[in-house]
Amino acid sequence: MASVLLSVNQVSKSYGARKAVDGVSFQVQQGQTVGLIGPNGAGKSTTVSMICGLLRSDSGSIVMDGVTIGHGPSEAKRKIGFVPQDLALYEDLSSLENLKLFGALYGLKGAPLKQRCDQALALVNLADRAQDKPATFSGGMKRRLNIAAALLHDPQLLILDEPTVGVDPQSRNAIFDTLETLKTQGRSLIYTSHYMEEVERLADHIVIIDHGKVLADETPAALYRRLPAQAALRAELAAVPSAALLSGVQAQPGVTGVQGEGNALDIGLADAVHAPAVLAWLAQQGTPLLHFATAKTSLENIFLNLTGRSLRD
Ligand SMILES: Nc1ncnc2c1ncn2[C@@H]1O[C@H](COP(=O)(O)OP(=O)(O)OP(=O)(O)O)[C@@H](O)[C@H]1O
Repeated sequence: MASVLLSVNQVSKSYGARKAVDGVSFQVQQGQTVGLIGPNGAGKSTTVSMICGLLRSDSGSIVMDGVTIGHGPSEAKRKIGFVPQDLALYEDLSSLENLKLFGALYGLKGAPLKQRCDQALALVNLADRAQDKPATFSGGMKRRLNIAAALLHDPQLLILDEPTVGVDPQSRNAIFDTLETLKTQGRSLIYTSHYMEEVERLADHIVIIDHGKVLADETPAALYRRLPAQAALRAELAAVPSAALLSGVQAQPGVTGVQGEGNALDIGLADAVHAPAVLAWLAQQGTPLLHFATAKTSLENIFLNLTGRSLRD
């Protein structure tokens, strides 16, 4: 049984009259990756800033490895590494010099500092760029260097605030590879994002936050079970489906929803087992079926399901 590493208890924070975080609670177990997901302005950055001790909460408590996070430096804060949304790098210093500077802030020096820097650069796949300046790097490489900087003091918990913003797809994969390596090493992670597929790829547990409140705090599998459709079917027809055909599909056993898009139908199914009967019925309706594909339903829909709004505008 894993033990609790971080406990966020009924934490709130207002900026003037605006309540940015409103009674948020969740936990991170040792070795667990928690995905904190919500739309822009949901309160994710404010929450993680309070966990790192960069912002003071108005109420509630945050306990890291048995110690309450407060103001000023503490052992509890030293166990956390933070990769902020805004990059914090000196563009005119080399990668290695940047890391040495960050390491020195944590009291590292001499051979241990050099060793940690080398390890961190290798982990983020920038060992061959140690002497190069971030000014010459892509957005993704800068982000990876920032991740390396947050790991120098060997934190138990690494918190990343939207680490793929402004990053090209190839670098995004490199970031995920790094995070997966950290996960297999047993490190705990909190990862904020407004992309469900990113959170799903890494997270053991997903915390959905909206208007400063936790809407769901579950495993991805449990969240899937809350979706009315567990499977999806896309059928392409020879012509645009009529309204009568759409309502006919909707009436078939196991169909949870249907949407037309040009000649295609997107059909939600309560279970994949209903797919053959729905296809057989469709094939008999007089409009030739040109192509079909089955898909697992996406967790992307869970936010819509919980709030009636989509995760991104
Ligand atoms: N320094 C600040 N002063 C005033 N209001 C703020 C400040 N920082 C955040 N807010 C407000 O608090 C709310 C939560 O913001 P927060 O940045 O925590 O959300 P987020 O989920 O991280 O969103 P994003 O993905 O856009 O960063 C928003 O309404 C935001 O406008």
